[in-house]
Amino acid sequence: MQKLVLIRHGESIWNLENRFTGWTDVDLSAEGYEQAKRAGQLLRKNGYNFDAGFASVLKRSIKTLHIVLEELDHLWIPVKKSWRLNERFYGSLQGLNKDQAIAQYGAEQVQKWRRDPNEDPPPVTKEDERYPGHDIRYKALTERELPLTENLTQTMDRVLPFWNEIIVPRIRKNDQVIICAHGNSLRALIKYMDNLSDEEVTQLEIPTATPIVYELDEGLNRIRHYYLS
Ligand SMILES: O=C(O)[C@H](O)COP(=O)(O)O
Repeated sequence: MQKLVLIRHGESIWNLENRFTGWTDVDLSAEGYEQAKRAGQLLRKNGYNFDAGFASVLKRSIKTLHIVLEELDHLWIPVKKSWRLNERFYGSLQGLNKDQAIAQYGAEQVQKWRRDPNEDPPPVTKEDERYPGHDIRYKALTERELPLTENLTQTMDRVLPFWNEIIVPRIRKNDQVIICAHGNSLRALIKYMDNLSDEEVTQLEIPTATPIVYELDEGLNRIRHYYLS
């Protein structure tokens, strides 16, 4: 039996301000730093060790993983960062306060944008400064890979190649792996691993900086999963 740990980043400044974030590279809030530290301490108390870490290319994920590994005295392990683990690209909702969005578009539409796996948030244009094509960290991506908006199904389609080609081989080698990502990139991964329907995944909410442990059998099938507390 092998354990895989998933963790959403600590609270970010825009989580605190209740704003759609997506690929916007906002920092952790003061509480977010503390949450990450507590998550690392919890993993240490429970005897966790890791051989490899994975993060997105957004600082709230990178910093959370770094703080967790620091608490474990594991800063030396290899950490691979990929845009494929980024939060879902929330299109032109990025930056908007979620309550203001409800006032503007209605609660039902906003809930669909947030949780319906096939509902596209309004896109940005290529001229918009939020378009990832303007950000040098994405310069190796093809135009097809650069989103104007993303629904959860599309997020899953770009997370899974990284999971299958990069992470799964490490787990198969018996490496202990920790993945620090985002509400919706983890939701996409969990939808796949737990074989959740489109309907079931609408109910899945993932708290910040709370380690989720997956116990896997030799075929990497899930035996059980639970939040570490
Ligand atoms: O990008 C965001 O705004 C959040 O990290 C996730 O937001 P959601 O819970 O509205 O999908």
